[in-house]
Amino acid sequence: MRTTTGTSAARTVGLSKVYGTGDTAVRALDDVTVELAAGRFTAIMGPSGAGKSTLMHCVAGLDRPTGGRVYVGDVEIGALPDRRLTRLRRERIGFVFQAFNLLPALTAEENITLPAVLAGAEVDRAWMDTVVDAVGLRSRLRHRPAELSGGQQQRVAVARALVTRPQIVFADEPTGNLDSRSGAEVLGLLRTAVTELGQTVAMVTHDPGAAGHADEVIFLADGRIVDVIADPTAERVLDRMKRLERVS
Ligand SMILES: Nc1ncnc2c1ncn2[C@@H]1O[C@H](COP(=O)(O)OP(=O)(O)OP(=O)(O)O)[C@@H](O)[C@H]1O
Repeated sequence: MRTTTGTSAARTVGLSKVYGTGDTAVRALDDVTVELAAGRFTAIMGPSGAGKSTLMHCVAGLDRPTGGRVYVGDVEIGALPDRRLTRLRRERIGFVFQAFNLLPALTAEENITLPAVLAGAEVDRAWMDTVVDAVGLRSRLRHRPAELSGGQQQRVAVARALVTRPQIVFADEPTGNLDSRSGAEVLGLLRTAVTELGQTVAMVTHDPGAAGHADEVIFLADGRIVDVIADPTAERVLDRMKRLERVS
């Protein structure tokens, strides 16, 4: 897989995940070796049930693999006890979800700083300012989520994901609840986070247009990596998806 820095923000080696046992067992991931390069924007695509969420959850330490290894930076997370894994997740991984997942009683600013507070870390004010300006929320910091549009709420979520300057941000269908204009804004922000702020983003999406913002697209089918496209366009991604869906 192509990298610009030669380092990986996260990677897996021979990762497998089986849900259940016996006749009802489902092999959601089957011997997946993949590198999420530092300073890059990677999209993860594939038909429904291909294993996209499972891959993201295993790499983010939200789910334990059945086999193989997962590294965040150079830390093998499979070896970590639960408390250390929780700490690593708070300090080194950012999350953006389809449903925003903001706390309704907190202001935008409080939502953004929450992960740093939970991690017991000082909020780096200069970085916070950079992130708030990048997401264009300077005038909305005292608003609560209910006083913000969906697109603005997702921008708060992007800022929250970035505030600890994580090793990697995982975005799970970040535009799934947004109209196309707000969705494009959020994708533009994720792009900016990578290109201008030097962050790393891995995004699960069904939307070829969204994947077109990434540096590369990893295609999963039946729990395996079946293709990688560098410098994707929405058209090339759509064409690849059609061929995958035809065979699966
Ligand atoms: N907790 C679970 N228990 C049992 N099977 C599961 C569980 N989670 C996922 N699976 C199965 O694992 C396979 C991969 O699921 P996963 O959610 O990772 O796919 P996906 O590519 O993210 O799908 P979608 O695009 O529909 O969200 C599917 O067959 C799914 O039914």
